[in-house]
Amino acid sequence: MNWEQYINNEQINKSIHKVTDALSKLNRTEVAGIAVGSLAVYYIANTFAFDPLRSIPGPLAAKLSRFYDLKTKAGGKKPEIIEELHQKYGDVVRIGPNHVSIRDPNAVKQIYGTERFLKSDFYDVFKIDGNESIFSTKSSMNHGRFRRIMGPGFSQSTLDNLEDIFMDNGILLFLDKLDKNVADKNMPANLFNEFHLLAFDVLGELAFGKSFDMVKMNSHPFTSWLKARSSIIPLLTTFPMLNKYPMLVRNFFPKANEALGKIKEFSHGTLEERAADNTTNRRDFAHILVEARNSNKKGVCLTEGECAMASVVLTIAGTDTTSNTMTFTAYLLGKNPHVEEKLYQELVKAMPSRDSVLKYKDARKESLPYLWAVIMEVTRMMPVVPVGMPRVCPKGGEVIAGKYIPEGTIVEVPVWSIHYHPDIFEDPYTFRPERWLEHGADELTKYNIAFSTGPRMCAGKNLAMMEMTLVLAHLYRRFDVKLAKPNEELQLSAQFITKPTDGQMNVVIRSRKD
Ligand code: HEM
Repeated sequence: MNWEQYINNEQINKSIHKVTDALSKLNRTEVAGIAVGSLAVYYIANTFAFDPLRSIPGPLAAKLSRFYDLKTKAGGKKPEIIEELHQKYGDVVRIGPNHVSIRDPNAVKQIYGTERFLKSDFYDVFKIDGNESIFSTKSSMNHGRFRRIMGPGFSQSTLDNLEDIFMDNGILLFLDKLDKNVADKNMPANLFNEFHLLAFDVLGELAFGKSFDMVKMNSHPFTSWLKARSSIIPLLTTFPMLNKYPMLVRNFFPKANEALGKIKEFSHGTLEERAADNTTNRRDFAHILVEARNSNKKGVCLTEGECAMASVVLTIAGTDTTSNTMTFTAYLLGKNPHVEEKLYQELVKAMPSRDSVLKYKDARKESLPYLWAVIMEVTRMMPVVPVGMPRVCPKGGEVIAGKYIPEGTIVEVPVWSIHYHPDIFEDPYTFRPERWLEHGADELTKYNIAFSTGPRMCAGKNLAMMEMTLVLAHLYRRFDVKLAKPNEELQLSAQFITKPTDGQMNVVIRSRKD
């Protein structure tokens, strides 16, 4: 039948009339119902029949909507949920409509080892007013520019030059405060909070050029602004397109928006002060950022917005990560007193008295191997970023863990699952720092991905290791630190980073006698 015959066919015309007649008799609600139903049919057909990820197993809810991801994040148990999914469905699991988790140790290098798999839109939440940062940028070129400018600030030689500053203005104040207010009082003290205050003071010195003075004052509004802003992060990382409509965030989350305004104002103001201060020439981040802002050399300059943003991002990236890891160290040492004792014996040899001050060059792996192994084991068992870091599968797609993953799919390797992978770590649920000092440990270090790996790995690893090593060496030499409730498990909540659910990790501290 050709078109003309088709249009003139009486039988067909009768049927069309019947349908239009029936439709014209429908009321508005019925029309809306049919429209919604048709959309649903279209959505389901699209999801199931034309779905490029249909061969990847996973829960139906994850396949249908990103709300599944939001739910796992909001509950704070994403690492455990993802591990359960892998146990059930295998190494490649669908965790969102366009999102796949891959629990294969070889995928770590494949996905994170180069910049072929770029960061996903998840990171847009870390942009402020469209300003990118070393952490948020997806572009390799832009990332190269940030690394060129900020690299010197992360180098060990710069940090060695600044060691006295953060020792005197941070770590020693923290130890003296514990001596004065906590030690031998037989009262529980929230070490999680004390580490948090200290980490902010160290980063304040480096990123803004002055301490937040939180060890002394116990608080600073900057942290409450960060907290207010971070309340909307799970939502904005799950639905990154919302970042494109700042009006929505402004109207629906006024508190988070107001907090962001204050953060920006603080950062601009503090860096202005630093730029005007010609009494110091220390080469901390604040100096490096102000210099880049004043430069007009292509490739090594920052805009005013990028400069202010950089200090904020450094503070976000470098505070809770370090302080929570120190909290987890105190927790695991408290749970394993034989390890604490062995550590103490190593420290006593390196530091003759409880008040000895050790330089970092004498506290590194070569000098204090057991302390280094403790940190490696803590970052394995309680990685502060336990979830996968989302990347976009490149053009042409890629075979990962034996499955073809189409281009544009968001992929991630769950850090927690790799750290507990029984094929890599023997007896993974046992806290055993010795594993990092035994034969074959070099191979193991490849699979401790707490700082990630490749070009987008943690830029602040030197600083983090230096800060944690110095704090823990001095803390455990000076004090005997015991858990206030040694039989209780620390309850954790994992968003992008993990923290104690109730913001507490209580210890009882006694002074070492000599
Ligand atoms: C125990 C402490 C720390 C841990 C476990 C840690 C972990 C990580 C991880 C896993 C990433 C990769 C994130 C991703 O790809 O989504 C990262 C990136 C980053 N971290 Fe850290 N971090 C720590 C401390 C620090 C410190 C002290 C700083 C310094 C301010 C810092 C600055 C950064 C920066 C700038 C990036 C982005 C690097 C880039 O993309 O080039 N981090 N960190």
